[in-house]
Amino acid sequence: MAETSDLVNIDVEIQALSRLGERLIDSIIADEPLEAIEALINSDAPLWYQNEAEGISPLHAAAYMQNTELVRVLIERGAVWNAVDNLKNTAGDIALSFNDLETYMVIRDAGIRAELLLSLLSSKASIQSSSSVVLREIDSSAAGSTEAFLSSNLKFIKDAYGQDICVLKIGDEEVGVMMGWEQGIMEDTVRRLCDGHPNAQKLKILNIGFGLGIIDSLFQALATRPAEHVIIEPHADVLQYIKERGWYDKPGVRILEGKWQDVLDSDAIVGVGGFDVIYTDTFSEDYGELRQFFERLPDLLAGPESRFSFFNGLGATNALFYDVYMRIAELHLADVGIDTQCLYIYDRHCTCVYYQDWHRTRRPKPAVEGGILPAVSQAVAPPSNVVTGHGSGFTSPRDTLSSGTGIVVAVNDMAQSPVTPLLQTPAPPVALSSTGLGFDEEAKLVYGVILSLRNMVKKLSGRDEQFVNYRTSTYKLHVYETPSGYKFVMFSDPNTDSLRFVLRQVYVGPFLEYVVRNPLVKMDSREYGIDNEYFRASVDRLVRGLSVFP
Ligand SMILES: C[S@@+](CC[C@H](N)C(=O)[O-])C[C@H]1O[C@@H](n2cnc3c(N)ncnc32)[C@H](O)[C@@H]1O
Repeated sequence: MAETSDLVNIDVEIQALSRLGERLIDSIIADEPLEAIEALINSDAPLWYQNEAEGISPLHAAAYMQNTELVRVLIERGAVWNAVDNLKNTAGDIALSFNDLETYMVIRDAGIRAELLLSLLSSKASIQSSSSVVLREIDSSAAGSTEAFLSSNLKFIKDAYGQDICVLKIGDEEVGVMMGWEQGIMEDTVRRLCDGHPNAQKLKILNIGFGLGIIDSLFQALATRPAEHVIIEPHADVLQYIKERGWYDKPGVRILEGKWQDVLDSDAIVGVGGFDVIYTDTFSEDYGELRQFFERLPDLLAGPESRFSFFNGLGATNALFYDVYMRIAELHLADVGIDTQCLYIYDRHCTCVYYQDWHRTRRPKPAVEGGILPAVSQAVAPPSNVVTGHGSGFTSPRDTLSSGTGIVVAVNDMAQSPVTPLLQTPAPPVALSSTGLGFDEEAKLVYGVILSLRNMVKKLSGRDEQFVNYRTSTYKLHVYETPSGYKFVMFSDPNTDSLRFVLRQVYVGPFLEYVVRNPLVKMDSREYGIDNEYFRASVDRLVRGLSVFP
């Protein structure tokens, strides 16, 4: 009897919550004032609620209304960033569909925060074993469990278009393990991994997961065959496929039978003494496993010129999930010291007005109070540097933690602020690697280096020749100077081709659009930098779309 009345009570409570949830969504769609919506939330309207008709949550509704402020409030109050509606759209997808980048970024950043926290919790949970928290549904099918995958039967067949594919059966469904259409992705990957590699004549390559052997065949077809080509593969059917195609007999090729987790410490790997190129593309492994692999990279890569890539299928069927996981992977790769590139911009004066970096391994300390202008970048601003009233919408310092590129634009008169004693002798901006300088010092140092090199080039040539880049063993610095005196400076891997065209693109695209034509940005004010969310996001998109950006 008591149990029945408990059930009735629960049912009544759920109905009451559903009504509150509906009211909350309706109020958001009706564009009611923020105070009214907050009052509803304070009276326990559930933020997790999704209505029956469309499956939308309050966050979906706020994204639909393009109400960034409300989205921010809902997220702070605990809204679920990754809930999907009946059409499988997240609130982030809705924001994207309106081209509402600002709202999208708020949701995406919430996703990154939540997922990083979960990954931290799950690593702690695995240490504490039995009391571990279940953070997601466990997929024990061959698509989600390595053990189930390895004991499944694979079929290598041709699809309706004559392409090689490999499938396995899960229930009544045939799931593709590897597909011929990945050829293009693999070709691009091999190009980025091997083109212009300093060790191109004697590459030592490690590939995890043979699959259809697409990428391994491409490695073998390089102009100079790899000196060593190690392939790790555990599945019996794939190993059979490898055998039938003569891979065991190819010169320089070694097949290591087993999972990467079991063979990475073997003599066959350790004895190589580090690989120039590493690629991984496994199946049925989740992000946790990929991250564990990332952590092995410092020991597996031969040196700073080595290159790594992985098949990025993380959340690949949804733009928001893909974005969130891409950034999380970048953060974790930065944790283990994998760098890509770094970009700066200066104007005709010499104080930094803007900075953005992607995954620099060691970024500078925040600037000292008064060392940089407000609205340069929250990521490197002094802790108390509150940016107000200049039109910057920048809200998340983590934005800059997720990439390997930086931008600085400068405003301050050179005469008032001598740059650096190093002006006489151009020296590498060592701060970029490890000096631990404050950002203000580092920005001056970079500026000083380009200025003195530029002057030196002009003096030596005696003509109006331009200094465009220089290279050290660990980085390359590229410069593009606009007719109005802005200097865009980008740092990249040492082997990257010229990036002047990219710097020019940053200038003619995002810079003209979101800085020069933005009435809220006080250019040359000498009081403010130019950081704003649209500029930052637009540069970010541009840089990430580059073929040199891994
Ligand atoms: C998607 S396929 C790789 C496709 C490949 N990149 C190509 O170009 O054809 C994934 C491969 O990873 C292998 N694999 C799965 N788990 C693995 C693990 N833990 N260690 C090594 N290989 C694994 C699978 O057996 C499968 O052959």
